[in-house]
Amino acid sequence: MQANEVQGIAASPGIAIAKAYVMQEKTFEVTRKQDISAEQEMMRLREAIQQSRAELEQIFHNALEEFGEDQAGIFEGHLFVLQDPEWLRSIEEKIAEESVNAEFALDQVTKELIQLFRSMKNAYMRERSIDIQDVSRRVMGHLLGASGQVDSPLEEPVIVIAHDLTPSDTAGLDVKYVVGIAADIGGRTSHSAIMARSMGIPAVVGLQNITGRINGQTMVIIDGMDGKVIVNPSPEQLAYYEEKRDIYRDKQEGLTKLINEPTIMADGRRVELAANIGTPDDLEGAIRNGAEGIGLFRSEFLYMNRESMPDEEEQFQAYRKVAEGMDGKPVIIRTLDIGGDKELPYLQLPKEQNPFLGYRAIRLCLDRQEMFKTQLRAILRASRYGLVKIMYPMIAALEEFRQANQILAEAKEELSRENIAFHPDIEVGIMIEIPAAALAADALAKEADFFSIGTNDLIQYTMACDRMNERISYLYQPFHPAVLRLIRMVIDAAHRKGKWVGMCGEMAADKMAVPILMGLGLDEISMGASSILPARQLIRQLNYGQMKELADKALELESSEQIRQLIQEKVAVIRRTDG
Ligand SMILES: C=C(OP(=O)(O)O)C(=O)O
Ligand SMILES: [Mg+2]
Repeated sequence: MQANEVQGIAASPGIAIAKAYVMQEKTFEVTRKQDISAEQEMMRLREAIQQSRAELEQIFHNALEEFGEDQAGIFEGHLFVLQDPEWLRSIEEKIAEESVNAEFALDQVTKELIQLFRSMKNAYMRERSIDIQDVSRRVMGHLLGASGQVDSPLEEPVIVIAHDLTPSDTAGLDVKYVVGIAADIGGRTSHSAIMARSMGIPAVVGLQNITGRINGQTMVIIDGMDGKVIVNPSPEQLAYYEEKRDIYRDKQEGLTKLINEPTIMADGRRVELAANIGTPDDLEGAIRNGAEGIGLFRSEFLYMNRESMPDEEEQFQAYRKVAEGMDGKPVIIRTLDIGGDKELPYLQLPKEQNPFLGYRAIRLCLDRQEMFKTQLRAILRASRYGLVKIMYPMIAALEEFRQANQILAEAKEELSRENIAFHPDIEVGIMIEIPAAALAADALAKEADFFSIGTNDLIQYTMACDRMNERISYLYQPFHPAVLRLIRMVIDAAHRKGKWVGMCGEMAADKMAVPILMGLGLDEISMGASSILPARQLIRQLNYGQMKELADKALELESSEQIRQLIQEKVAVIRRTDG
């Protein structure tokens, strides 16, 4: 790392090279006045809130038209904060009880609230403190009669450098001139990061003190892939990053053309290319990258980083948001997969000798049936709003699948009794990630609607190799003949019963594996959003007939190494001649 390079968190990919534009943070001078009329101060406060509300409603509508729901949603959130009766009550109480002016009361109450949010465990909640600050600054601006905008209008392409780019700051910028963003604070889920990604602008956040290192007009490079900012680049650095930018752009242009294209192999076989997500916030990336569905919604993320279990309503809202967002495309919600490496302190699970072989996922859900039923009810309720499917993790034996379905049937009965609508024929599938399930897939295929192969666990259990242990990672072999044979068994067993099979483990996103997986006949593959377009590009170049031959040949070989070599040779030739 050179002296003029600053490392931060990569928040939005791409390379930007332009002059810096340092956003001045507006600071308000708040003084405590005591000789006031409480009644008058409360009126001033309410007026300022009213003005802020009108302003925010306008920004919300503009954002909706210009950028769409995601960004507009941020301002909707601001309106919620602004209309929070608790917040208003606390400020008014302070004015009345301490006989202080509205500005001072607002400042004090907001500081306390921000402190509270910043101390929360959940990163998402911590970052919401920025919303509270943003809203309070807006109200303060009206109280003090100062305008919210201090910056001069932009007239040329710039990289915006800010301590913390709030949504209101962004709304005040002429985005057509913003080619990059760098911020002192923030993480991948901060608003500046979300906004940058949805605007397709390279961004690096969490840079600590980039504002202190840059003056207006300084030349800056943003590397949104590696999370770096280069201040006053040398001619060599400039040349290096110009080339990197051009390569990235060319690649992106080729890929963006594929966003709305189907995933069809060169000889016409169609597969479904879906996204893996952890929370509804990941939806935007999935859609932007042309996902044809959600192949794995890891629902346990809704349960993590918090003090207690999400209730049915909260879960329902999250599932519904994803179902609606995907607009009729399939959404596979995997039921709670906790245990192993994923802990939930509030469940107080017993310490175990072998957590990966222990009390986890479906095993735990079948034991704690009320918790499981709550989740199933939430999923069922969301099934009215899109094409929702249920998938159980870590099924080892047929009885587990039947028991889970029994609880599902009870959940359906309960909802029917309560006159709550749901999709009665919701598809129910099994994650195949335990070798026993793969070997007995023919029996499971009779009763399941679909399979999705979870190679992350399937490989670890097949090879008896902890997926997290670096020391034995040489044994974690996706191309081991045993793993490939299991995958083939699962696909064939499902197809014999007329069921479809997907894959949602990391292997699905591996460029080396995709040709062989296509040849083995997978119907669906699901991966992190950023891998979707490169995978679509690759699949469209592959010929199903040829990939079938490749898979047959690979399965006759005796080691990972031989199989890898075969794929490398064949696929290079096939892509060169056909693509
Ligand atoms: C997708 C999988 O599930 P997870 O990574 O969440 O265990 C898998 O095991 O392949
Ligand atoms: Mg798994």
